[in-house]
Amino acid sequence: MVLVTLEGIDGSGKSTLLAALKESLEDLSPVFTREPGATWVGDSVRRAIAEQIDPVCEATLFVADHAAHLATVVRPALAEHKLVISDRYSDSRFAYQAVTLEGVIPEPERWLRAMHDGWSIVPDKTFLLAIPIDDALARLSKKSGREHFERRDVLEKVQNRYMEFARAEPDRFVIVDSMLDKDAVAEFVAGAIRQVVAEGKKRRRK
Ligand SMILES: Nc1ncnc2c1ncn2[C@@H]1O[C@H](COP(=O)(O)OP(=O)(O)OP(=O)(O)O)[C@@H](O)[C@H]1O
Ligand SMILES: Cc1cn([C@H]2C[C@H](O)[C@@H](COP(=O)(O)O)O2)c(=O)[nH]c1=O
Repeated sequence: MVLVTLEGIDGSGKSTLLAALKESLEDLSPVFTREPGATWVGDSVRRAIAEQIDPVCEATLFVADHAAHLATVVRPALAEHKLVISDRYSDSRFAYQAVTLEGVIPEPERWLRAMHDGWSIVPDKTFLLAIPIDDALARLSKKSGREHFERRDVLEKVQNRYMEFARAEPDRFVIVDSMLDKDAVAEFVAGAIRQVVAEGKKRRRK
C-alpha cells in the first residue's frame, strides 16, 4: 500500500497535524505510527536522549528503533495493503544525527544512509513542515521537557538539511508552510494523502 511520513524540526506542528489526520482520514483506516517509540526499543532511545549519551550510541539506537519499527509495524501493515502514516522516520535521522555527528565521524550523512541501505523502506510521500526558527523556538518555549536537539544552532542546521533532501527528491517531498492555520495545513495534507492513496490503487490495478 502506501507509506507516508511527516517530518520537520521540533515545534513545526507534526503532532498537531497527526491528531487532525487521525480524525479526517479515519475512513482510510490508516496505521498511525512514529519514530522513535513504536516499539520497546524506542524507550531506550528516549533514555539516551534524556541522558545525552554519546552521539554515536544515540544514532545507532535510533537506527535499531527503525529496524524494530519496520519489522513489527511497517512491513506487516504494508503487506496487508494498509496506509501507514509515520510521525518521523529515516529523514529525521539523516537530518538530526548528521548534525549531532558533525566532527565526531567523517561524512556522517553518508554513514547514516549507508546504515539504512539494503533493508530500510523509502516512503512514498514525505510531508515536510517548514517553519522559521524563531517561530519554532517560540512554540517550544511554551512546552515543558525540552530535548537537547531543541537549540537554535541545531534546529537551523537540521531544517537546512531537510530542505536539501526536499530539493534532491522533489517527487517524494511536499513542503508545507507550518505558519498557515492548523486547519488549513491539515486539510491540505489530508487531501494530498488521499491523492497518493488513489494513485497507489491505480498502480496496483495495472
Ligand atoms: N499551524 C499551526 N499554527 C499555529 N500553531 C501551531 C500550528 N501547528 C502547531 N501549532 C502549535 O505549536 C506547538 C507545537 O506543535 P506540535 O507539538 O504539534 O509540534 P511538533 O512538531 O510535534 O513538536 P515536537 O517534535 O517537539 O513534538 C503547539 O503548541 C501547537 O499548538
Ligand atoms: C526519529 C528521530 C527523531 N530524532 C529527534 C527529533 C526530536 O527532537 C526527538 C524526539 O522526537 P519527537 O518527535 O519529539 O518525539 O528525537 C532524531 O534526532 N533522530 C531520529 O531518527
